[in-house]
Amino acid sequence: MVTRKLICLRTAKVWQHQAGDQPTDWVPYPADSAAEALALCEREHPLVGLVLLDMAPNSAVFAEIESLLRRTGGDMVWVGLVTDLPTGPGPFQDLLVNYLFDFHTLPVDSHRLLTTLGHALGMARLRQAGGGAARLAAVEQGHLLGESPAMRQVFAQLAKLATVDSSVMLQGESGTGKELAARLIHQRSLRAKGPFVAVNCGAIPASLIQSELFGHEKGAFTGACRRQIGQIEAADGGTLFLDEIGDLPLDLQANLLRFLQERSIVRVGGTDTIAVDVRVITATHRDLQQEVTLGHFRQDLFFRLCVLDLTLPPLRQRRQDVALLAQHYLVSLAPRLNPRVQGFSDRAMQQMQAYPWPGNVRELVNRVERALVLSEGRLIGPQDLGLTAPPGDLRLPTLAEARARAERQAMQAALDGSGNRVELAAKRLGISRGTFYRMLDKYKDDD
Ligand SMILES: Nc1ncnc2c1ncn2[C@@H]1O[C@H](COP(=O)(O)OP(=O)(O)OP(=O)(O)O)[C@@H](O)[C@H]1O
Repeated sequence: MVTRKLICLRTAKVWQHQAGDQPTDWVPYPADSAAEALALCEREHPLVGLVLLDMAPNSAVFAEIESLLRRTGGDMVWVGLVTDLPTGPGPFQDLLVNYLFDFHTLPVDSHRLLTTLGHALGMARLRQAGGGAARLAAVEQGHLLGESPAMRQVFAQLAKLATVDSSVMLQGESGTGKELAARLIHQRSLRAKGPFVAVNCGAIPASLIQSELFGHEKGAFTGACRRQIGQIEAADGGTLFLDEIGDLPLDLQANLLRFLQERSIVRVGGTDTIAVDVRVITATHRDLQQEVTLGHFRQDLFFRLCVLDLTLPPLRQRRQDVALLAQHYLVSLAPRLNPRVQGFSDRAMQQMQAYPWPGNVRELVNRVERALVLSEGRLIGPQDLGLTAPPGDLRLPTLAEARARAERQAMQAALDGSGNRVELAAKRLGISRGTFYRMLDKYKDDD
């Protein structure tokens, strides 16, 4: 069966011995080293791995395996086999708690091992269905993600903008993805093999921006001890992205206009005219037409820059994308920040859907990052995100909700207190392993 591939890292013999005497539909892929296992993971895309952890925590093998589990933890679920339980806190216990779905001590009861692997597969499939890499790949456009009607329209327009060489002005609130959109246009254009140079006009002091854009000759001003190529020249053959174009001082607007008309520059302190072949994409979160009316922005430059334009919609107008973006950033950031986290609780997701996102996608990325750092459970809860709860949330919980919350907390505490060992956690709570798994399943989406 395609989905029942099992990476057996250092466990080929154990697997043969334990599972060899009974039929299973797992297809084992034996690997002796982490490097071998990684190559298999990249080639076979398995959902579950079994790893023998019998090495010293300070050994090179331990470090290699930890790195493998971290790298593959976003797509796969790992089960461990250990010779001894850790005696206390330390790297070995951290490895078990952070990267493993479950673990068994040797010798293993093959029936129980197969049950655990079945649960691990179920968990991996759940994670995949909730926004796994395959689904993301389908909707990913460059690095700009979205599946809302508004973003589908943006993608269609971007595709058209990429086929021509005219100037483009990208509009939209801060954090809506204007720079990503500019990169996408470049990557899809005939200039893709040339450089993409991004300059934030709002971040460079007015005194430096002329030489930053146009470059300077040696001795052009105090401190100009050598010739410096400017960003326009650096983008020759490619695309120049001028972010926050509305912040460009008026005198420089005249210079930029001259460049756009003549397609050549003169470095500061120089006399030579240098031809430059560049496509210019600009971005602004200001209403530039109003800036033109107010006399803050040259009308002739505005027309030169805004041959084509595209507006990136704010996140609050495309709530359909919230879950997709949140899952994407969770999957990509969790291996580095908190590999234990496997998703968002239902309530966290509801809060994210309801939140107005004034900082747009940039704020969402920051919130997910913060939540990953703060989260102590396997699911990110509303408290980890730090979003203000919508008013409806202030109602008293029903008895059933309060009971469910108490059960979830007891299970989490039992798991934490037993090094994530389900069997031990169940024993501590006075319930069977089967009941524990059933409850885990029942609460898997709650915080
Ligand atoms: N549609 C999207 N898909 C994935 N990531 C996104 C998307 N939009 C924005 N981001 C992420 O949000 C952050 C901000 O994006 P970006 O810098 O492109 O926004 P911007 O509109 O140019 O912001 P500003 O106007 O403040 O410069 C980046 O981390 C970017 O990767």
